[in-house]
Amino acid sequence: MLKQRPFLIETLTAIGLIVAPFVLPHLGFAPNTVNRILVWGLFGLGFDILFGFTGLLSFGQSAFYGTGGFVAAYLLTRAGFGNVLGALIIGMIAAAATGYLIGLIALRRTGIYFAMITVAIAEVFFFVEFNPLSDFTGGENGLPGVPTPSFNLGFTTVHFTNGWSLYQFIALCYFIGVIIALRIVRSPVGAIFSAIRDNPLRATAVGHNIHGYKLTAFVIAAAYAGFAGGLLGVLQAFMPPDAFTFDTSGQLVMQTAIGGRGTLFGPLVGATVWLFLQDFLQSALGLGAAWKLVLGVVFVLLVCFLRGGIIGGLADLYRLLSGRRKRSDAEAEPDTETTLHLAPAPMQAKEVAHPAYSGPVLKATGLTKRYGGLVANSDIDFSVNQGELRGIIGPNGAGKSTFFKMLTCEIAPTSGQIVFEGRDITGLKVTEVCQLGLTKSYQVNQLFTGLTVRQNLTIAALAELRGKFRLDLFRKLSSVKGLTEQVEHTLALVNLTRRADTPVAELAYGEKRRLEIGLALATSPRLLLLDEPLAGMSPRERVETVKLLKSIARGRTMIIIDHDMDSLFELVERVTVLQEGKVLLDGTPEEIRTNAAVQEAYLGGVHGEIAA
Ligand SMILES: Nc1ncnc2c1ncn2[C@@H]1O[C@H](COP(=O)(O)OP(=O)(O)OP(=O)(O)O)[C@@H](O)[C@H]1O
Repeated sequence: MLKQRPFLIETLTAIGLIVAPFVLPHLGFAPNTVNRILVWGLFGLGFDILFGFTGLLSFGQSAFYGTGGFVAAYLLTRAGFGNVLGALIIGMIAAAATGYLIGLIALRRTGIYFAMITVAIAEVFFFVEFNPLSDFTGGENGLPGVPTPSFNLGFTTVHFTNGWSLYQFIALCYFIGVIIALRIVRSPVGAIFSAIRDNPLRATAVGHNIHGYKLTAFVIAAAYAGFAGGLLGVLQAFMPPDAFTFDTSGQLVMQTAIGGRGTLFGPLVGATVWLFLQDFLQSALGLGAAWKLVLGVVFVLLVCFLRGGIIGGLADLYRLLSGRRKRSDAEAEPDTETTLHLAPAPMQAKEVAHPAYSGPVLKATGLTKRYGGLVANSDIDFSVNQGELRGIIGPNGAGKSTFFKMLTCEIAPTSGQIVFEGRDITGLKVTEVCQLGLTKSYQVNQLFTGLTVRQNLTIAALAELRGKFRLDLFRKLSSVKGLTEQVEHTLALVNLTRRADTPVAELAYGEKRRLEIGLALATSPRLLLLDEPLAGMSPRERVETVKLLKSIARGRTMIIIDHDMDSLFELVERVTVLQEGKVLLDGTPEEIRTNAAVQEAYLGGVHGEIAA
């Protein structure tokens, strides 16, 4: 997420675009080169939202660049449409609509499979342009005669013909593109894009419909590509057939990596380096086609030594010089010396019981999970009442985590039923169940590792405050009602207020565990499941975390799995013992502690003893 300093980036962009025609000619840049850089930069704004912010690497952007470009060029050259700006906008809409349809298919897969589908899509579009649609696209001749824009102001008509005159139009389009992109990445949707990039599993688990948001990013990127494609035709007075080639997509990816992904301006910087090197190496050094060899070496060096690209490298240098990191470390209190400031009682609406329901909060009946021949959970009956604190224990492999995964609908049971607050939730999705008020913290941390503590909690709180999907693309994050209060309250609950602006990567292990619990808490659950919250902690951290859990537990309904029975028995009122996927016993901590069958189960397990 970009740092929110009102209008600083917008102002600097405007100044840069205004002074460029006065400065760049002295650096050897021809106006046509600058215009091409801006078209690539505009194309890259959308791609960076998709790749840099949402983490979706597409090699198919040429499909949308070509679609927008050819629709606009066709309208202007063959359909008698006289309004250049109108044609560009129609081209953009056509590209966005195409992006929506393609996204529905491509986003069914993730990672390398998604990337491979986008490669195939680029190839299909290239083929379609040259064959079935060549009457419309001009095939290998492209579409010549694309006009430049002119605007009738009543008293005079302004023409943007070529060179620095056309620059004014393209620069204005780029500037508007930057303003829109900045609004998007600073909106709640932009925050969720970053969460999806960092940890899609957790973004889903805290209650966001990530498929909807990924599709949104895909359509945005396609719209930017479509508009930029149209501008290419205007710039060259000709819509070239190579707009659709896979090379175009590859060049965009490389330019973004060179400039710096997740920065919005990375593609512009990358395009500058690319086009400057192309001109310089080809013309000044006379390298001819061998210039790509030099570019390849530059690319490999940059990727190896500047993983954040040129802008990322400059940002790191700035941080180093300003000594920001040192200061934030010095200000931060070491975890081992943390004194707990226990937070007040819970506050959120969801944390109170469902008004129309008075039975058990959760009731599982005959819950069974089979993995092939292995029965992880067998015919479990289980219920929890409002306000109850329940512990679950059992030797390793007893089926505790599997049971939690079924309760939160992360995995579907083989048979059985789960009823939450009177509603059958069996077969629902984890996002829907979280939205209903049931969530868990994970045994192995599932954090948004590229974000700060505050940003992590913001992602979780947004799911509760906005629902699973909402297209508030131009809304400021800070204007989401109740967000600041909910995040600050959760920070206090998990005792991370002092570390709020620290990146997750810089947290101590105990702090990460508290943030893990905080992510679940920030969704304001009515039933909170904690899977081994004390796992991996030092004895001192355990004592602190037990204190913390006691304060969190006030007024909540919680189920806690842990192997540390001393700590667990201190926290909960009743304990359920699982053994080999079945319920062995259910009772008070005292009954469990003294029960011979439980002793036996543990003597047979890895623990060997039970807390006395
Ligand atoms: N996805 C899976 N595929 C196959 N078997 C699985 C899968 N997940 C869990 N199991 C098996 O189910 C059984 C129960 O595992 P589970 O993780 O629920 O136990 P647990 O009580 O949480 O263990 P631990 O205390 O070590 O975390 C184990 O035998 C495990 O190997």
